[in-house]
Amino acid sequence: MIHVVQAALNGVVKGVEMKIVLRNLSFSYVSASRERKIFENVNFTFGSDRVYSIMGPSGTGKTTLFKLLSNDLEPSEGTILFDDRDSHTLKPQYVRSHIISRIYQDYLLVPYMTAGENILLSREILGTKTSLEEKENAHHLLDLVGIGNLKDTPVRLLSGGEQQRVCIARALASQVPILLADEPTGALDKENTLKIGELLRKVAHERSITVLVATHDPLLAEEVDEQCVIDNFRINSVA
Ligand SMILES: Nc1ncnc2c1ncn2[C@@H]1O[C@H](COP(=O)(O)OP(=O)(O)OP(=O)(O)O)[C@@H](O)[C@H]1O
Repeated sequence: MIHVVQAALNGVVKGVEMKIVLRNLSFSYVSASRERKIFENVNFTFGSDRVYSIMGPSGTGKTTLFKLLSNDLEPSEGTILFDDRDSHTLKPQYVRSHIISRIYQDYLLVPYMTAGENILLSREILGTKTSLEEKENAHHLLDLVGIGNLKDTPVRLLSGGEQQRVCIARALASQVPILLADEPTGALDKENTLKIGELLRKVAHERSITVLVATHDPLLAEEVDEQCVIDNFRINSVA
């Protein structure tokens, strides 16, 4: 297992660390009929080389935080800095291709493509031919999340937990400094939850990246370096 981990992490640009600074961040959803406040004057820094859990009851704003960080939403007030760069001076496409990789709650896989093809898809969308090394790396990543034997299986034939692990492998394939994982173990059993927690920590430390994990799962939260909770429109570190 260890040599597989090492192989898959090889070739990854190390030292691409980047911290996330939320400065006086406020955000509300506003529609004609109502305003739904999510964040109010949040000041928080997520440092690199670390895995953070983002917890809080359903509807408190975990996914909203990830959408703000990905430039899918714009803060109502305040700023999000990637190191010292204001995220809103950056194009959303640039943020998604160079800064942030996401593991989505609803997977977003192409059902008729295989697990391996789904991992390489972003390269193909960009019209870039995938190298043999990238293909091997994709297979190593599938090994790493425990489904290497399913690399040639169309995703529509995989179980929920297997599809979830394809998403994790896909996110790990991109070499960016920030990884956002939304409920990455929601469909997994205890054993695989612990393995994914361990893997995320290993990746964060070996690549020096910043990993944020939105989760309701106390088991996964135990695996992270720092637990955070969204409460009363703020983000607080749990001592
Ligand atoms: N586009 C939108 N317009 C208005 N309200 C929205 C919109 N998207 C989300 N909300 C509301 O904002 C709140 C926060 O949603 P969000 O998805 O961030 O919560 P969450 O903490 O990730 O929840 P869960 O744990 O259930 O996934 C919820 O009350 C939700 O209904």
